[in-house]
Amino acid sequence: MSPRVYATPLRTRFRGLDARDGVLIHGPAGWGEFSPFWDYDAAESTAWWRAAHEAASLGWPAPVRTHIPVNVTVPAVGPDRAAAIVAASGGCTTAKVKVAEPGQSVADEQARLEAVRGALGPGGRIRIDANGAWDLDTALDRLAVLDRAAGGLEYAEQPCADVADLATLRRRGSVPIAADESIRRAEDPMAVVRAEAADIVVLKVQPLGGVRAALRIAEEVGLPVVVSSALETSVGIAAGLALAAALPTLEHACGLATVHLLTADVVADPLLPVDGRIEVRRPEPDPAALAATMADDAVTARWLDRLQTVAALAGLPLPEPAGVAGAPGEGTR
Ligand SMILES: O=C(O)CCC(=O)C1=CC=C[C@@H](O)[C@@H]1C(=O)O
Ligand SMILES: [Mg+2]
Repeated sequence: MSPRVYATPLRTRFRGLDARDGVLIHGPAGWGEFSPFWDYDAAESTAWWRAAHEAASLGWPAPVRTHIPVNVTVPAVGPDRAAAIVAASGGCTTAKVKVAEPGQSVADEQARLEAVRGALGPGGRIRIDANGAWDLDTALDRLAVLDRAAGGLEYAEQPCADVADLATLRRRGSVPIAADESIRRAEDPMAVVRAEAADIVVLKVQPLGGVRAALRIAEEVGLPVVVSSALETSVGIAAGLALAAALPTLEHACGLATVHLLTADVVADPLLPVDGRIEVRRPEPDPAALAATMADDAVTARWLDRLQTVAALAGLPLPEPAGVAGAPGEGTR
């Protein structure tokens, strides 16, 4: 089956994006998603391709759990909308709230966090994600203010870009620190561990090169893991669930409930939470949903060209189609 290029608007602007697009590939082990953000160059996108290739050609290690607790992801929206997103989350008792959005004030962030606390109730957990936007002094100041507004933060994800700043913040502040970009965009993810810069690591399957590669990193870093999405369709989310399901221990809710952020999905039965958990399964793309999310010719051409470039750079061609009669090696996989 040839690659399928999808494009779908987002419900709310997220990560500076109003729409999400990518390619779905099919191979002997099933469907895989290749959807590096457009600000990733070809070299950085090779890891994303290895993840799609693994999904389509090999599949994933055996799960050790059947359901994954997840957080609701709250974009940088106003308080009323934030509360409504939590209320419609599918029973999530943990919320991840985006902060440090360009153009917004601390007051906007406080109002959003207060609204999320109101919607979750006192027993819920709130984490924030600043995507490395703050310098050390700003982070020290903001974490204290936002910790109060949230009625206690579970952790702050990537408050500063710099690993040394994360380490200082961790020593001087009272909010636990999670590393995301310092793992997924770093040459050496172990730098975070050596610097004692994080309490938790956020692992995303595509940027880390697949479920097996992410499991190796989890083992190497030896810190509690939060598996998070790269804003994929249910095809990509299934890989995140497979990682979360294969980890020996899972102490925190994962950031995999992001199909809610898309206006449409490529499967008929999307991977969304029920009672705050997503079932570990691997839905197949649905012909009607694929047709409804089909990208236009220009976007399709752009993705097929990107796929070719990145696959060549990775030295990993498209997997052989599944079940081609008489294909070499068939029946031995
Ligand atoms: O972790 C979540 O709740 C959802 C995923 C998420 O926040 C992200 C997905 C993709 C790109 C990122 O900007 C963002 C993140 O930084 O974690
Ligand atoms: Mg993050």
